[in-house]
Amino acid sequence: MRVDVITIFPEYLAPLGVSLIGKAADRGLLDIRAHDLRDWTHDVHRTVDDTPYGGGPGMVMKPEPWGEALDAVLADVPPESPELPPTLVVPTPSGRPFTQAKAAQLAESPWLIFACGRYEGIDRRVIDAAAERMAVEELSIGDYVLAGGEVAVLVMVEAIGRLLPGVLGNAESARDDSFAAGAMESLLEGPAYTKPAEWRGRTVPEILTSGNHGAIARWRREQAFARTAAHRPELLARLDPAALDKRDRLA
Ligand SMILES: Nc1cc(-c2cccs2)n[nH]1
Repeated sequence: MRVDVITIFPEYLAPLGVSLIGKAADRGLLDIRAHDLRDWTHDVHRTVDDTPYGGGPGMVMKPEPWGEALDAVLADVPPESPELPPTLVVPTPSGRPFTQAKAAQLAESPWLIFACGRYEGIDRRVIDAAAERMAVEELSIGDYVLAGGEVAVLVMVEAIGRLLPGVLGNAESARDDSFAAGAMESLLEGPAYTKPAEWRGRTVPEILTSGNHGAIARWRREQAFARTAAHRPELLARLDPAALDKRDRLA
């Protein structure tokens, strides 16, 4: 997967070169390129924003640098996506929710371009113009406000990148993640334990050392239901009755 990130703080994306995503990039599973939006400005101050039409606080990002930046990125078509245009992902507090399902959907794309705006946003005409030549996803990572989109891009690239084939070893499969499609969809993961068997007087639930894998799976599902009921009861409403019914049988 090719990932282009356009930002005024390219150094903010340095963490993408570390750990899981960094190793995936080293192995060629991801081709991540950060671009400085100011490279497409032409004034001595390298201006990227201006005051909002209609008044109001803050600054809005100007359309010209964005238009030229997107033109330049789009002109450098990756070989693995010769026909398919990229998807433009725009992090914004006013976007649709970025969910595990959305991460899985975006993980199918061969080419993603992330546009990092500042809080007050990017001139709307940039998004409208882009939507005429590629898919555009305006996505929120949560109901809180950041100063800019860079942190949201780190979150999304990690959530998407870890789903790519070969990035996680089999042992780390994303299959059993919280929110993962299938059995764990809409359920939070339950508690996890490792050695030692006793730590500061606290032991591990006996079921987990019983060797009874069927009973362990049932216990883990029950724990997932309990944790979901405690922390995110609204997710249980999403479960189909069969899954809830299965829970009762599992108990
Ligand atoms: N979920 C979310 C996204 C954002 C921002 C994206 C770009 C600037 S602020 N805040 N919160």
